[in-house]
Amino acid sequence: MTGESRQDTRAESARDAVPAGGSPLRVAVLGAAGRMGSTVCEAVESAPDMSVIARLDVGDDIAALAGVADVAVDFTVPSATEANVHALIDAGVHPVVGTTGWDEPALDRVREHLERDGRGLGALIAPNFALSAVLAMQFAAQAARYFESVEIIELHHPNKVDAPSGTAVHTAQAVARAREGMPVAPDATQTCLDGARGARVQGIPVHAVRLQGLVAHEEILFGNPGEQLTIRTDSFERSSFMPGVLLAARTVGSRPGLAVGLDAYLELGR
Ligand SMILES: NC(=O)C1=CN([C@@H]2O[C@H](COP(=O)(O)OP(=O)(O)OC[C@H]3O[C@@H](n4cnc5c(N)ncnc54)[C@H](OP(=O)(O)O)[C@@H]3O)[C@@H](O)[C@H]2O)C=CC1
Ligand SMILES: O=C(O)C1=N[C@H](C(=O)O)C[C@H](O)C1
Repeated sequence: MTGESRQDTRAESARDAVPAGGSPLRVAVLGAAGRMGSTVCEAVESAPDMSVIARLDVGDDIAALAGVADVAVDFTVPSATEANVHALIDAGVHPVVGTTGWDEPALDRVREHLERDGRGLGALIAPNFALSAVLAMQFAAQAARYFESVEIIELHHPNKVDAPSGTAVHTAQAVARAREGMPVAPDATQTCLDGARGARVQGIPVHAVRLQGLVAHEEILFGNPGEQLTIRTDSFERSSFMPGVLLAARTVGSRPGLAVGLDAYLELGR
């Protein structure tokens, strides 16, 4: 089977998984007026097997989605997303979340809520829906044990409200997990202007660039004496996130419990 036809098969089986009786999947979009939310509305409306049933923005009532929406896609703001997810679970709607700002205690609260709810709802929280980013994170975790040094640079448009990016945090966590038990990376720095060596995410230096003209980019740099490996992912357009969002919307209803990262819904190892 070619790579392309294998992708098609996965997309087809995901498409088959959700709508009962062939009726279109009813998708609500939270943050619908935003950069990502508006792109998601267009992508869902262009898909043959789903439709936008509701567009929610600040102050709109999530409880009103009960019995109306199957899935809700959240691209809002870090300060709102957790409350949105709990309200969606109460409404019996499967959340697909791209909003950043999640930490382990917040993820645990969602896991507990899903379990307590008992209706077998699924939820996906993914820091990045672009396939290039998902693969970059996986390759970085694979490479992590083979190099003495590692640093992450994320580069984004200047309208982004959080730093470092959720993707960079997720990448650093995966890299740090893979490097457990390894010596710390060499670094002779003795004097340092605040921020010059980046933020530390589980010991990994993470540097954030905000620049007009950028969309979403990340480099993971690995170094050994005499050699380097650079893994780079570039999203030049927000359309790059849409195949992953649609795949998630089609899949979330058949995967009870919380999944973190789009890789949970992909078969990347095969
Ligand atoms: N996982 C992924 O692949 C990606 C994730 N992201 C993440 O998605 C999030 C959104 O990014 P982006 O679209 O660029 O941001 P925007 O600021 O363009 O959009 C956010 C939207 O959410 C609205 N909003 C704020 N609070 C609420 C609320 N409580 N309920 C409903 N809507 C609300 C905002 O309204 P108002 O402006 O009126 O406040 C705004 O319209 C960020 O966390 C970003 O990091 C972005 C790209 C890809
Ligand atoms: O705000 C953005 O634009 C993006 N946010 C996500 C993140 O913080 O990782 C995903 C992507 O990098 C774009």
